[in-house]
Amino acid sequence: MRSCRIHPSILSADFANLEAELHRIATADAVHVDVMDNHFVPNLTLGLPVVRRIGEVSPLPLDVHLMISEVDRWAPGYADAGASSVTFHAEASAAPVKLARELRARGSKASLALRPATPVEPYLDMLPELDMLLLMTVEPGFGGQAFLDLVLPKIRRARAAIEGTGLPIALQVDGGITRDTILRAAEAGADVFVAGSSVYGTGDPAAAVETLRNVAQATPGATEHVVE
Ligand SMILES: O=C(CO)[C@H](O)[C@H](O)COP(=O)(O)O
Repeated sequence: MRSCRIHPSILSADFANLEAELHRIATADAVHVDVMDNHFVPNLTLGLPVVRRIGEVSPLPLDVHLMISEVDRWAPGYADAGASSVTFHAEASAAPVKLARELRARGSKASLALRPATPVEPYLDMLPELDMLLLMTVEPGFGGQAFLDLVLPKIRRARAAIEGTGLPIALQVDGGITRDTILRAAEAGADVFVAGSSVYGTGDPAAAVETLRNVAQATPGATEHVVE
């Protein structure tokens, strides 16, 4: 059965009313939390204490995306804080296999992220260590950027490799996801979609989530891969 999931990014939410903003996305499959350190990316957001509180007030699973340096040191703390999934960047990790195993050992799903220009091929052998692969479709750091179509061939190659493993590894895309671009990303093989502006930039975020999910699931050629 086809299964596409929508993870709204709270980067586009009103940070002064975060609890209320979380309740506006009740139709979502998870909440995507962007942690930025103003070092790995040129932007600063929030850290462990805020993620912990979000987990306490949100009924949705926490999909934490770490855009930070020294991620081998910091990522396990987010698993301990209750994140359902912790995504770390390959470009920031000295030992990605070790880190993925540590995240799983602490009860979180392990996810690896790649910037748009980072090739996926060096990481295909470690797919069995992962629950999810995130292919950034904008340069990480800011919401509201335009989707980079140049990532589509990489999404196709990653989908083929995931199918080759026979494992239920999710393929997430993040950046510039709209009702238009989600079609291309889904056709290429993505099945988890992060969306900030196109959810929180509307008057009805819950309805926007449902629309995005319906569009993705109806896309011809969209994956029939099932994720838990
Ligand atoms: O990781 C991110 C930026 O680095 C955000 O999750 C992403 O950009 C979502 O925002 P939008 O949907 O507005 O592009």
